[in-house]
Amino acid sequence: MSTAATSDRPAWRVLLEYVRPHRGALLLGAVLSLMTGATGLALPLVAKGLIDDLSADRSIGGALLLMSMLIVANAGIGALGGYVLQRTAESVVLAARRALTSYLLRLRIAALDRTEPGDLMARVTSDTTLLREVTTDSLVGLGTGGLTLVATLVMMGLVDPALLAVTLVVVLGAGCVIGLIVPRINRASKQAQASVGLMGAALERVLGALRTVKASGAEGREERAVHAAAEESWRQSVRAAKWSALAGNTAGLSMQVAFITVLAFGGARVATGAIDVGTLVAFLLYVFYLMSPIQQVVRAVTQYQVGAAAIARIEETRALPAEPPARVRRPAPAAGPASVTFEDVRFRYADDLPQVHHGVSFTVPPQGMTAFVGPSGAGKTTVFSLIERFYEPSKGRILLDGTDVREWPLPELRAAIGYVEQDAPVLSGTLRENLLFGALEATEAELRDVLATTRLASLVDRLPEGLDTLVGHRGTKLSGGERQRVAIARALLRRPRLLLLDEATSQLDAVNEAALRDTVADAARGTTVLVVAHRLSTVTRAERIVVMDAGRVRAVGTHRELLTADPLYAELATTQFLTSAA
Ligand SMILES: Nc1ncnc2c1ncn2[C@@H]1O[C@H](COP(=O)(O)OP(=O)(O)OP(=O)(O)O)[C@@H](O)[C@H]1O
Repeated sequence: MSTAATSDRPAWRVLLEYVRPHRGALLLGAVLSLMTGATGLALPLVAKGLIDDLSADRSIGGALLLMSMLIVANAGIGALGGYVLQRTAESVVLAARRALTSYLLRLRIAALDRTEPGDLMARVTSDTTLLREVTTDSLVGLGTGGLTLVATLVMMGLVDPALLAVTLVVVLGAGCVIGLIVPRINRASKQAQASVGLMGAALERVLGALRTVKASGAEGREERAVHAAAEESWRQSVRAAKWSALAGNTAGLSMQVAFITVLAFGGARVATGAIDVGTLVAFLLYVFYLMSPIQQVVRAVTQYQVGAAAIARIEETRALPAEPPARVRRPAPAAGPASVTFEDVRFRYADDLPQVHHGVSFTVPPQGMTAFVGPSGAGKTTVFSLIERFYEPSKGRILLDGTDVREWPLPELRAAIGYVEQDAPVLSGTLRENLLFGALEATEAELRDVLATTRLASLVDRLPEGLDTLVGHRGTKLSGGERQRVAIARALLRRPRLLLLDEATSQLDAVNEAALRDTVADAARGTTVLVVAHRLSTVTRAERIVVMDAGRVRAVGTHRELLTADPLYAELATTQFLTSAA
């Protein structure tokens, strides 16, 4: 799947791209639909024969049998064709969902910062569903409906060209009216789907922080916001439905008008002897029969507008910047600890946001613990995000083991790193899944070791289903301290060459904190540990401390050195570090 500027392509080309792998099935479905149409189309001719037989006093048994067979064939082939088409349409939806979800997982974090997850979810779930109707109703509808329409018109022309001309005038008039309606359906559908996205975003916002919403007594406000988006979607969908109904009815009305006009005009022709009654009946049956393909074509056009609106939203997502697809399998991380160097790194999160790093430089040799300290917002966590290549610096270089991180294959770079975020995210699923999340190949023995060092073993023993206990959405069934320890265990299980630890600002109890301190100190003997430190106990153990302030490194040294050499550090040490458990 292409990654850039996909939103410029017209919707029908995108649709064809999704449909291409299923073109065989689609063709089969279309042929079956055409056969259904053909059996229907033959009926008026047989009816004409039947009337002729009747007026000529011939037996009508043969014609009746033929009619019955045509009706049965029409129903049977119609059902099979319908099934094949629906199945293909579902396959197209599946293809779009797969393509979109694969793409979303590769989105750059910077792109994600600018979007609402709830809206993205709506695009994957709701917008893709609209491709179902556009595949069957639009693509096939236009193909089969169009062909049947042309075939019917040809048949009508063969029966009586003059009556065909009358019919065409009426049909073309209706076509002009429908042409004016169609863009309105597209606009309303786009707005309806955008509102579904807004509703998804509003809902995700509430459900993602339901405790805070309840604690703040904000249910009413949030409810109104979600309802407002739902109502807007309803309003726009109703608008689209109104225009669609109008288009459908215009088509229906035009056929009634055509029927009456043909009856009047045809009646006159019968009276003058230009045509016989059988011809008029056959033509009227064709007019009647024309209704179905015309409705099919109108539905194809209106449904296409709805689908095109959804495709535009899907394509918007596919135009967001994403990381290249990972072609190589993640290699097992090499054993040795890695060095890290920042060379005059400048960075801002977006062009319209202030500079966060104003030329950050430091070098961390392999092995040992380096602590990053500084006031809130100094840019410490950003250092980690840049090492992981969640973002790209605007200037300067970041080297891991002497190689620019931009030159590392992304999967290899990330395989070398274990990252513990400050809010220690835990995913819904079992405890085991969470622990093995970054190291599926870890053995039971390694798992047991890490559980012991992170003091999770007793928790596992306590839990009714041990490691297979479900931890709830975002690990809500675990305590904050347990979540932190799970996140550290997860990172350690990867046996990283570089451990990035964004220390939680909240307190762990003294016993667990001491244990974790030992664990991290142990890890630092075999790997390089960078820690954004908030505890005195962490900084006093670190081999080196990098003091950051307002996007710059202002000093590097040990705790002892910095206490005397750097006033900001001395102030931080006395006022900001968490000390109770040290
Ligand atoms: N995803 C983001 N998009 C935009 N701005 C961001 C983003 N993440 C952080 N920032 C901004 O960048 C600056 C540095 O943030 P960073 O998280 O690196 O600070 P920090 O030193 O780790 O702070 P703390 O100790 O409070 O965690 C802050 O001003 C913050 O508002």
